[in-house]
Amino acid sequence: MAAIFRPIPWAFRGSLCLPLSARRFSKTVDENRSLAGKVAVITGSTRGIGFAIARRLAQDGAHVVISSRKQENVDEAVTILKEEGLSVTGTMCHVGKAEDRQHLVTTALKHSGGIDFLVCVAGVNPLVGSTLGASEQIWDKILDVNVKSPALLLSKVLPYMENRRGGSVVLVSSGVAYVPVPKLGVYNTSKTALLGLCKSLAMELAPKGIRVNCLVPGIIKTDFSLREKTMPNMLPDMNKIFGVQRLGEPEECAGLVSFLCSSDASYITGENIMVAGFSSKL
Ligand SMILES: NC(=O)C1=CN([C@@H]2O[C@H](COP(=O)(O)OP(=O)(O)OC[C@H]3O[C@@H](n4cnc5c(N)ncnc54)[C@H](OP(=O)(O)O)[C@@H]3O)[C@@H](O)[C@H]2O)C=CC1
Ligand SMILES: O=C1Nc2ccccc2C1=O
Repeated sequence: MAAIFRPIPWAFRGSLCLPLSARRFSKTVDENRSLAGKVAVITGSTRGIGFAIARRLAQDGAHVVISSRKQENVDEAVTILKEEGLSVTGTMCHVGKAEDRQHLVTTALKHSGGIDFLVCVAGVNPLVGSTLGASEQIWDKILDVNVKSPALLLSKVLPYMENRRGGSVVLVSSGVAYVPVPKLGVYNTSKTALLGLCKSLAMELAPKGIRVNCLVPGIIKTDFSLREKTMPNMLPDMNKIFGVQRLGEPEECAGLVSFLCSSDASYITGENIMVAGFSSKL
């Protein structure tokens, strides 16, 4: 009896779904680097974790579109990476503003002709204090920037990822999503919500060949975590509980994002992966 071929509904389409053996055969000479020929849009990428990710994706062969709220920060970051011989452009984008999100997508398409990867790094925490004491304005700001903006930006990027017949999205959550830190209740909540967003989007977009995963940093040495008004210093506690001896470096988050964008991660979606110097999962 002839075997009946049943298409698997959740199977990925496009080049991102090819098994490793098939992809090896289709590699051309100038595709040595894992992300060669791809275009990455990264929010919040003028310093800290976002900047390290921008540098790494560009080193791995992608053209990278840098962005943040301040054009002067964008110009400075673009200049630094261009001087390193990397392929980057940039534009101002406050992720909480609809017109800025549209402008970022338009600029990326103008310079690069398509979008393969979206990395949503921009995040804020304007409150260290009681969760129930937080004003509606604070709730709106944290949820708008940290949770809603990645989904709204991705909705604008989606048609172009579909044109490329696949893509990879990386959201940036936080260790506080798993284990809440005192006085960061609204921020903790926003970062846990991102894990849910990641899983829902991964499921919705799998049929289109688009993977969605979460980077989950522990405490990383950046302006954000070192500003006492934004984040309490938790290293002594972490050391006591988990034996963590030091803060992480932004570069230690970047390799994971490059991997998640690459075809080596072609069968990984809906995951959240910690970069924290300790493990909080089974
Ligand atoms: N550092 C840490 O320990 C941890 C950080 N995280 C998360 O990692 C992400 C990056 O943090 P980190 O690198 O430490 O932060 P930094 O403060 O070092 O960098 C933040 C970047 O985002 C930009 N930015 C800030 N607000 C917005 C906005 N509304 N729209 C667009 N860009 C914006 C900033 O540039 P500009 O000022 O020009 O807008 C800057 O480029 C955040 O989502 C944070 O929650 C998670 C766990 C731990
Ligand atoms: O984003 C974070 N900043 C922090 C500061 C202290 C403890 C945990 C965190 C985070 O996860």
